[in-house]
Amino acid sequence: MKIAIGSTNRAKIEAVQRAFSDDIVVSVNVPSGVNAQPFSDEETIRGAIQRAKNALEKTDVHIGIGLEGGVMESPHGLMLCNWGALMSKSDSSPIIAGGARILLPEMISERLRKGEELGPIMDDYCKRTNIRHHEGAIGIFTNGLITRGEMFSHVVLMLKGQYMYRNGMGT
Ligand SMILES: O=P(O)(O)OP(=O)(O)OP(=O)(O)OC[C@H]1O[C@@H](n2cnc3c(O)ncnc32)[C@H](O)[C@@H]1O
Ligand SMILES: [Mg+2]
Repeated sequence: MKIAIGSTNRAKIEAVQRAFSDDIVVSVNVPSGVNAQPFSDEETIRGAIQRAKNALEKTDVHIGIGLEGGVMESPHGLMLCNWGALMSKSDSSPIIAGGARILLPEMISERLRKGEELGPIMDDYCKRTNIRHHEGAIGIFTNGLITRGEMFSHVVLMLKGQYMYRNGMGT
């Protein structure tokens, strides 16, 4: 099978390659149709679905996958949230799956609420570059135990498994 991931982010591409190791994975830069920094589950899901649809339309593949990172307000503070969507040629409705979530430290959340994006905030906070392509915020704040790639791998496996179940495929 041929699969397109609607992002050029390294952590996202590797997550799809890991889950679809027997298939051909291509990456394509597509718009998410939502804010660069989604601020709710709903906006993050919409971004993931748009990326999956756009990836499927833009390339000659069987499956388009969108992975989107966002944040959401909760009674406990601002949380990281992550969503994935899968669109296939044979189905009109997307499959979705959510990723692990953790609370962000208040000093990070304050900057997000003022309108900064998490990617640059994390680089500034850690005095490094491109953290979002590597372990991500989740990797930093879990002391490296769960990286952004691992978190997205889990999401992609939940997408793949639901796709297999829906299409009556064996394991
Ligand atoms: O190239 P794309 O696919 O857009 O990859 P991205 O790293 O920008 O990822 P998202 O658009 O899905 O994430 C939305 C914003 O949140 C940031 N972000 C999300 N999760 C992150 C993480 O774990 N570590 C660092 N930044 C993160 C990201 O940099 C964006 O500013
Ligand atoms: Mg982005």
